Amino acid sequence: MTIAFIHEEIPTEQVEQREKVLSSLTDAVRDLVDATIRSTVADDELDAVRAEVEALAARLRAAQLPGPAGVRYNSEGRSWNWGNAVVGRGNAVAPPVDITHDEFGSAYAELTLGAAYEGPPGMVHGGVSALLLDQIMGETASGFKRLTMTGTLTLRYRRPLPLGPVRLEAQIDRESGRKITVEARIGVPGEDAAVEATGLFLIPSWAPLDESAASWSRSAEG
Ligand SMILES: CCCCCCCCCCCCCCCC(=O)SCCNC(=O)CCNC(=O)[C@H](O)C(C)(C)COP(=O)(O)OP(=O)(O)OC[C@H]1O[C@@H](n2cnc3c(N)ncnc32)[C@H](O)[C@@H]1OP(=O)(O)O
Repeated sequence: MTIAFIHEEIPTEQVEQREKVLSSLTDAVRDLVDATIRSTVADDELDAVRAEVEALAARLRAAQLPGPAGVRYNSEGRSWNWGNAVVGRGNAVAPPVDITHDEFGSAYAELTLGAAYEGPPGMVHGGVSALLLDQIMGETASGFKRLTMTGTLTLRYRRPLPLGPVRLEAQIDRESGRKITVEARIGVPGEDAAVEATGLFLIPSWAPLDESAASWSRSAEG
């Protein structure tokens, strides 16, 4: 099965304007999620809020895509993936992460994980650590110059990771043909890693080894 990217000829300026407005709605929805989890208001107030939230969802549903957002690109090389589960600018379920890459095959990100990402009491859910690690490792393997997919991800959970500020780091360890091995970690900034990861990322046999000459490039694909 091939992975299809959608060519949509929207000028970059308009994409960026839309992304800005959408991101700010997403931040507000994330805040709503946190407020919902932690709210202690009375039941009838919860009920009143539910009615208002349903009305807001109906307004957004007035014009909808027929399915998921996909990954789109224009002929200026701008791409956008607003539904992505980790870096989608329109996805309030995605943790609020911005990944920074350097030209030497390394990447890092710092973010704060709140109540929506809890697993053990007060701690980050192990699946959320895996989600974040998979994305930063996949982006590192790809370097936004080739399509890579997770083949095998091995995680070692060394110590519980408290909710709050976290730092992720990833770098390419080695590569051979279509196989790229990436090492990564997540932990409290300045402390030993809570979770260490090794991943084998594969350039699928149906994809080119190098797509940097393709008509689209990075925003934060996944
Ligand atoms: C400008 C352009 C930019 C474009 C791009 C931007 C992207 C920017 C960032 C992306 C960031 C994403 C971050 C999230 C990443 C996900 O979440 S990806 C979703 C999760 N992963 C999947 O769904 C993958 C599902 N699996 C598959 O589709 C296929 O099995 C694969 C992985 C593509 C491999 O299929 P294939 O290419 O047909 O390879 P195949 O011939 O079976 O095997 C080739 C070799 O790899 C080995 N191999 C195959 N599968 C595995 C495996 N799972 N584990 C270990 N070894 C394996 C084989 O043993 C074989 O080895 P050799 O015999 O050659 O030594």
